[in-house]
Amino acid sequence: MTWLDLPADHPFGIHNLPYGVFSTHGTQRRVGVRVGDHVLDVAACAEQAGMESGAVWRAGSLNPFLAQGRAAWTAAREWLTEQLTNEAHRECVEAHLVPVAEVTMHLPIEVADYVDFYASEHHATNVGRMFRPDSEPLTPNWKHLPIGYHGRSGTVVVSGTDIVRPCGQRKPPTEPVPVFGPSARLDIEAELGFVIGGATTLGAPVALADAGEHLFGVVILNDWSARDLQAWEYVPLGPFLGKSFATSISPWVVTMDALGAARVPLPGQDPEPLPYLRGEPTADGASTASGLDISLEVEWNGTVVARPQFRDMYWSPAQMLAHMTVNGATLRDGDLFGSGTISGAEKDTRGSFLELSWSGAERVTLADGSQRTFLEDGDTVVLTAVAPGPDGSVIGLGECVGRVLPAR
Ligand SMILES: O=C(O)/C=C/C(=O)CC(=O)CC(=O)O
Ligand SMILES: [Ca+2]
Ligand SMILES: [Mg+2]
Repeated sequence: MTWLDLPADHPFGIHNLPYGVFSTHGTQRRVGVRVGDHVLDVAACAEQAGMESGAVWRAGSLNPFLAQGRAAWTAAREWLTEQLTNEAHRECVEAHLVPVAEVTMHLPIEVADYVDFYASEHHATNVGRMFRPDSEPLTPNWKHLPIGYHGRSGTVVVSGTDIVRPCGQRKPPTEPVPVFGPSARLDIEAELGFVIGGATTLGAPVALADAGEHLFGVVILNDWSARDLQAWEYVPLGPFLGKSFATSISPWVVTMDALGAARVPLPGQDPEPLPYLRGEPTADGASTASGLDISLEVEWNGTVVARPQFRDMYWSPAQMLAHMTVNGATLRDGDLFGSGTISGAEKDTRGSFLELSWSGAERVTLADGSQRTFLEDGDTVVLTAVAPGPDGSVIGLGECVGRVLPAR
């Protein structure tokens, strides 16, 4: 099917074609498409093919491409597929394939607004039990709307960026007053991040059925969380400094178009949500509120400690997008929203160390025999994810890596 000689199960095969921003030594950042173990220099390829779209691909972020909207995204994918499958283009394309070993990957988008949701019933239940042991674990609103908060877009960083342990206020239960210092309960949250394009105007909600016009693609997201800072500061306005010091995302944005075979029904919603959040059947027999069959792995210093499954999420990405705009709030090109921590019913599918260690009460043993509850300085966390593609192929999302540096 393609002149590229790739194994059928390569995570970056012809059905994937994720977008990122790369540079090579001494060159400008520009848009690349990952194919196999190479990055296609899209601008160079387009220019040689006599296309006028060069400026979009020469940009240092995907934002100009995101601004072009759904029709342009579809056309670009068709053009790329043609370039990479038709032997006639082989010579031209091959000249612009750069080995991944030679590139530096950058933040793929200039993050506009950043929202983080809380869409896993299992995660929300677990956190509720730990943070609010005297209340019902799920708040009364939880099954009526996808809960979220606005995060700090300027501290979203690309995979590979070191994470400095944050300092802040925390109030140990044994102390009468808060103390200041490095977080002693630094955690991760294994999430997916959704990248948005096709900006909207103020006052115009995006209906659930139109969410696909704005959902461009998916990245792996780690919402680093300082649980001690969070527990003290969050009442009543929600997460703030405990989560705003850094959020890591993977460099490759896997398009929603590449994830068609990964669409699955949601686990089920009871009570039925209000009409604006209700999925409707689509022409191909799916739903406008589909989930995604994306499997993650959480690796802590080389040991896989959890395998969260995105198909377990209660709310769908399209429902989150519809809810986020139902008040008329705009979407901007380069908006990013996190799904919330991905946790399932089984212990080994929990996407945070808060849950894996049950708030520090249980130790997690790593392959080298060392034990952990929360992150120690020097620890490295790698999140990876894969999804099923068409014809038994695999769609890889790559990895999202971060290492903890001591507090300053
Ligand atoms: O107070 C709580 O119940 C918990 C809030 C969070 O941890 C926010 C968050 O980042 C949600 C998530 O990732 O699922
Ligand atoms: Ca989160
Ligand atoms: Mg964060």
